[in-house]
Parts: sequence; structure tokens; C-alpha cells
Amino acid sequence: MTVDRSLKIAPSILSADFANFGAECRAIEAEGCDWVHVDVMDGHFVPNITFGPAMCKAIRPHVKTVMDVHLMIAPADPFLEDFAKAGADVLTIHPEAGPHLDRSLRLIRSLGCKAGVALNPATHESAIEHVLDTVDLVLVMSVNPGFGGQSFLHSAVEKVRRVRQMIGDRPIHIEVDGGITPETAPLVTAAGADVLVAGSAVFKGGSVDNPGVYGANMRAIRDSVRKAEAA
Ligand SMILES: O=C(CO)[C@H](O)[C@H](O)COP(=O)(O)O
Ligand SMILES: [Fe+2]
Repeated sequence: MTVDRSLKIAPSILSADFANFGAECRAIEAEGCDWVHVDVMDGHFVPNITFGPAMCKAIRPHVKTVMDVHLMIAPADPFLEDFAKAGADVLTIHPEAGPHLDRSLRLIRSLGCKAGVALNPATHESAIEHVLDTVDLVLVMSVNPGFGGQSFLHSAVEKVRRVRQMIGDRPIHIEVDGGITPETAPLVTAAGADVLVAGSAVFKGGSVDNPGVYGANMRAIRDSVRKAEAA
């Protein structure tokens, strides 16, 4: 099995207009995003609350690409089936969200979703070494989870490099989440990341009435990666 390691941009709808998610998803897809990143927060695992499976189900018809659901909830297991039924393509959990990570990841796959595992800045990559044959994606957090618009933590760059080395030739995506901009994107793609989550950097300055800004913001990220690769 192989994995598509080309650059993919996954706008986080945490930075979209919460009163208009359907139109926002259609707008970012029309402007060329690759995946749509959905941040689920429970006010317990992280100090913020967003939305749950009902919202994911509501936006599903508006997402034609990959619905990439990042679960910042604990426990996660009791809700995995609900998110799968809501139409998630990728379900990513944090190892701290339950006592049996391998079992949770197998459950995600058995529900027909790709299984992702996320590393907080404080979590060492050795915490996921034992599940590398059970995951489709490793998400490296480059901010402390809970909020959009935070500054990129540079310790993520070396962590991506170490994760890349650890996964070897396994077909696993490496996603980086938090503080991604045209300045930070080339650092993590050079280290081995292929999926870039970007909330504020994609949505800033735009709206569903002015979606071209979303396209221009995504192009700025892609161009900076391309330029760095060519240098
Ligand atoms: O998981 C997240 C926060 O916990 C978000 O996906 C992330 O913060 C994206 O927002 P931004 O690009 O604005 O940093
Ligand atoms: Fe996220």
C-alpha cells in the first residue's frame, strides 16, 4: 500500500463563520482546499467547546472532499460511532483520551474511517510507536490544542522529522496542526509533513461573499512550500 504524500491543505473551520458552516465548506472547496478539518472540543480535554456529531452530519453534504475530524475529547470511545455515522472520513484521537489506544484505533477502522493519532506538544512520539501499524495518519500539534490563531511552536519541526523517520515506509500521512502560515508551512513539509491544517491563515480577510481571499491565502501557503522545495 502507498500513500499520497503530495501537499494537502486542510482548512480548519474553527476559523469559519459559525453561523454559516455549509456555505463556508462549499467556499473553501471551490477555492481548492484538499480536505476540510473539523475541530471537536469538549471543554474537558481542552479548555474550549465547539461542536459534536450533529454538526458534522449537517455539514457532510457540503463537504465533497475529505472530512477530517480532530477529536479533542476525553473519553473518545463512546462517541466514535456517532462521528463515523455523521460521515467522518478521518477520525483522529489523542492518546490521552482513553486507556487503550490500540483498541480505539482499531474501533475507528472497524467503523470504516481512517484512523489518526494526535501528538500534543507535550507528548513524546514514543507514545504512539506501538500503534504505527494501526494508524493512517499522525497529527503533530504545533500549538497547544484548544484555540485557533495561536503562534506556531517550533519544536514541532524536529518532532515531524522524528515521526517521519519512525514511520519508515508505512503508508501514514503526517499532518501538522496549529499556526501554519506561508512562513511556517515550508518548515514542516521539509521535515516530512504532507497535510497542513490552517485555520486563521486560510480564513483571514475572506468571507463567503469574498471567497477569492480563501483561494489566495491557500495559494500563498502552496507557493511558499513550492518555492522552498525548488531552492
Ligand atoms: O486543532 C486546532 C486547535 O486545537 C486547530 O485545528 C488549529 O488551531 C488550527 O487553527 P490555526 O491555523 O488558526 O492555528
Ligand atoms: Fe485541529
